[in-house]
Amino acid sequence: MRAGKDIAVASKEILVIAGEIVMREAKKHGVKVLPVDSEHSAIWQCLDGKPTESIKRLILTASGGPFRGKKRDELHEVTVEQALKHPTWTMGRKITIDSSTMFNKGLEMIEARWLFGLPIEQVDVIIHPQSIIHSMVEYNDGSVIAQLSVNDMCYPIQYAVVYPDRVPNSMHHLDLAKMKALTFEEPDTETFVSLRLAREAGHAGGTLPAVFNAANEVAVEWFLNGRIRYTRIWDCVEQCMARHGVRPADDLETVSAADTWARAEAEKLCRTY
Ligand SMILES: NC(=O)C1=CN([C@@H]2O[C@H](COP(=O)(O)OP(=O)(O)OC[C@H]3O[C@@H](n4cnc5c(N)ncnc54)[C@H](OP(=O)(O)O)[C@@H]3O)[C@@H](O)[C@H]2O)C=CC1
Ligand SMILES: CC(=O)[C@@H](O)[C@H](O)COP(=O)(O)O
Ligand SMILES: [Mn+2]
Repeated sequence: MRAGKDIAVASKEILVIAGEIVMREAKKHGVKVLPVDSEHSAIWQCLDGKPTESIKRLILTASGGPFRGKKRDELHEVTVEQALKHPTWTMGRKITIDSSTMFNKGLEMIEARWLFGLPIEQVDVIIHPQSIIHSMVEYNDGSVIAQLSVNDMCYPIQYAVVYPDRVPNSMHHLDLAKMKALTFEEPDTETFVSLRLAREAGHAGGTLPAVFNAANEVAVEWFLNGRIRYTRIWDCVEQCMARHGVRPADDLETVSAADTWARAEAEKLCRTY
């Protein structure tokens, strides 16, 4: 950014922990932050330069992961192998576990808040198990604009690279007539508390989103190493956030200190589980 270059960002963690600082820096240097995460690329395409005042809410779609429809009590004995079976996307291990717990969607709520300059109260989540609609924007006039494509990250990557153009490609394209159904459900925020915690972190702001992210990273690592139960991932983040004294996230040193604190605290908690 300091070199005056636009940047395309896939890694949501950057914006979750330091969104305020990154967006401030982008503004200062007159550069764009172009979203690559599929939901945010979709929102960017749906917005098409419309003013923030015309937006009622952003609607992030979520696949619901492999445990959609399950309750917490059914999830204590989940294995790493089961949690890594994503229904619609092939991705790295960490983000795949995050999709299963819905921490991925929580991280994406905060990512959206910074990318599009809206309060977290205007960012909603809906379950859409087919992952064909990548997200939507509801406008003040009640119209909802959606972006659809085959679930392949090459689409958002291409859009960020060729933007503002649209260029042909040899990828597999949607065949709408062959699709059986596109369905939607309310998320279960009692089981997937990650969505509630993300809203709390996004609402409080400051160093809390960094704690939310770091505690989750530690807990996922412990789960992947077979050292804690699956449901402890949610407990660890919730307890870490409750123990944190939130401070304004004015500079990277403060954010980094909160990240370090949360990692140590999460390790301590995981040892007790
Ligand atoms: N996969 C997807 O479809 C999507 C991913 N994202 C985001 O993209 C990011 C990457 O996800 P994904 O590609 O699935 O993850 P992977 O685990 O598949 O890949 C992560 C890559 O990052 C490298 N890496 C890890 N730590 C460091 C480091 N400290 N310095 C340099 N390189 C490092 C790893 O290298 P090595 O292999 O050597 O360890 C690896 O090549 C995440 O932030 C995720 O949320 C967003 C949307 C979709
Ligand atoms: C491809 C991508 O952007 C991922 O973030 C994906 O959206 C994960 O799927 P979930 O909706 O299950 O989190
Ligand atoms: Mn995504």
